[in-house]
Amino acid sequence: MQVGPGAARYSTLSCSTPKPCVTSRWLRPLPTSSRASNRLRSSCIAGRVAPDDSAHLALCPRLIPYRFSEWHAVQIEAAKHCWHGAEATGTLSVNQKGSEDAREFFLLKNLLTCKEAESIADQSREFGIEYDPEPDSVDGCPAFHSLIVQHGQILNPALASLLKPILQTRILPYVKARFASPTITLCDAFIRRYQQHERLTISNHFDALAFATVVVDLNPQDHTGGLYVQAGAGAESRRFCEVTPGDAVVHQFDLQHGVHVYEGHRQSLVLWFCDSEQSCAEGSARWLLPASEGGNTDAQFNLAGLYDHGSGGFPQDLDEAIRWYQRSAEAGNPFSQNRLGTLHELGRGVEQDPCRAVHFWRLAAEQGNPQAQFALGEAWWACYGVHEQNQGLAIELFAAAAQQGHAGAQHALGEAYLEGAERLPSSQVHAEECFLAAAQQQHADAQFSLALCLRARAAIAGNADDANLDETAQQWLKRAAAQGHGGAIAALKQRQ
Ligand SMILES: O=C(O)CCC(=O)C(=O)O
Ligand SMILES: [Fe+2]
Repeated sequence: MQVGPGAARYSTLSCSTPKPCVTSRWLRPLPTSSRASNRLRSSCIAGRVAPDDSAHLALCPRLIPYRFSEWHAVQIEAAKHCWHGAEATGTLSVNQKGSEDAREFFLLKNLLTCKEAESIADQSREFGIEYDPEPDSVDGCPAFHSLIVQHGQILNPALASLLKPILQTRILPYVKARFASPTITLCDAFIRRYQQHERLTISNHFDALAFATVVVDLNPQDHTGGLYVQAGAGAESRRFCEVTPGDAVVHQFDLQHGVHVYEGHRQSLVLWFCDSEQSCAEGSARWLLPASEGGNTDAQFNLAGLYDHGSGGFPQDLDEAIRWYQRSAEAGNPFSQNRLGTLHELGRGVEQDPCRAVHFWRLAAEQGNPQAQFALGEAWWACYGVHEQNQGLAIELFAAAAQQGHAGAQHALGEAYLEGAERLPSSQVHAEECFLAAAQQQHADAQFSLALCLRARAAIAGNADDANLDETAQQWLKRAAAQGHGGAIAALKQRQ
């Protein structure tokens, strides 16, 4: 069983992506100076779809802030300390099959002082703490987290002692009161690092094993983007939490969220609370049961995921998993619909059935789920579970998922641009943009394809501006090779 923060979250990507970018190697950051990288960044921010060959593709969702409207004063009294602050409540309305459900989350201003946030960040840098590259269960990419507390046990005494007074006098009393649960206890605490060539994103997911989560962005001044919340299946409903140093975002297991850093680097402190010491010790997410029985379709999806994988205190039981996925999918949950598609593709817990797989992917894709859009695009491309091949439809689906930042779809779209396909004139520029977007998310095939494009351009380039194309290509080959990409390893050997 996987342990640690990587194990506790379920997203459609963790459960179903056909090609997760899993690597067991820790890729150290390399310098970035390619022109293509700058070009992509500006296209991300512009957020446009290319109308012609000279324009840039929009290969990641736009940065739209969440607007908190209601603020009120809060006072936390504990251990002879009194903290006065302000809390805002955010509400996402989750629409499924006509019925509306609300998910709340909270922003606490200056829960930590700037100095406290800074010293946690400084400590973690000064101590040169190790960041674990173990694959993240959300997207299979290296996680780059460093544990402070795990399952209630202190692993980093220096950081834990910095955290302790803040936890005891402010955070713990607050979450106990906020969720009316006096037995709440801290179970896991860790720092995440986001930087170029490590990771800049975590796909949208739920913290299934945390009854409550508190996130503190330790250096909001050093980056754009960061933590976002999302109401719907598609990234157009994504909203970023604007914070200043010391602010905390607080949410529960049924809030869809993720991270996207557009520019700069980020460190975050993530705290996961369980409803009791017993749940923490047993690693049990028992709060999912009453929420699922009560009809919360995101809780049902998460509970199904725990039965699917045999974790979170639930035994592996594919019948139970399918039962909960189905209940949630029937109520319109796109995560469950997508997962059911993949289970029918794999014949896991159900009969293998390409047509049923396509049926479920279509339901999720129509709602905007990027994993399902990619899977359905591959189905149309390869004539899987559909009556005839349809490249045009496949490309539309790849583009829809690619614009939401799906690395597999970006790579597939890049290949289509390179070769040219039905309704898609070939374009080297767009192919490179697509490969770059996926390569930056550690997609090894895209890193390799990008390197080949750059090498090809270097071979015909004559001007000084393109002098370092070949060097940039080498760097991408090295990154792909570090992930075990056979083509990249062979290409590097040929050069030696
Ligand atoms: O780094 C963050 O802000 C949040 C990360 C997250 O969502 C997670 O680790 O589950
Ligand atoms: Fe999370």
